[in-house]
Amino acid sequence: MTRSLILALGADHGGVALKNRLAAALVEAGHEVQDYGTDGTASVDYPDFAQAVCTAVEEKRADLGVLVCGTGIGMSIAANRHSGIRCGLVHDVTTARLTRAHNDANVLALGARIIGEEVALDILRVFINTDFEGGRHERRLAKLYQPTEHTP
Ligand SMILES: O=C(CO)[C@H](O)[C@H](O)[C@H](O)COP(=O)(O)O
Repeated sequence: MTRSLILALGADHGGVALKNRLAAALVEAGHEVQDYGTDGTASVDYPDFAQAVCTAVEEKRADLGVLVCGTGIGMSIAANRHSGIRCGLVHDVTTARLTRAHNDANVLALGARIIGEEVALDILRVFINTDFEGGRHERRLAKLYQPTEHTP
């Protein structure tokens, strides 16, 4: 991890252990972590934590966000309802790289009941160290924000 970043992290009860492990790794690597919870294993609702993390990213209080639930699906659905968020649900380092390089994803969603801790740590490292490529991908991203239908 070469750049020092501010990362907003959030999880539900299914993702809290992995979220805490990722936070520790980020701090160890010299990054700043904003931890929006949850903090324990009591059952909670993932939209509450997606909301906190995505708002921090949209308001530029954080450079990137990381959301963890059991599958990552609920968190990614919740995150992508925010107009300023592009959230990638990622299970491997290749899609971690490509969701930054091609989609300029600003939030990473992970499923703690789906992938192992070492894979998650590798994904996070690749995600935060990959830049958006721009070029043709700029045009495609712009179309995501056009209110009307576009021709192919
Ligand atoms: O939202 C999810 C699935 O899309 C997350 O994986 C949640 O963590 C999961 O639904 C929580 O399930 P639980 O049975 O309440 O622990």
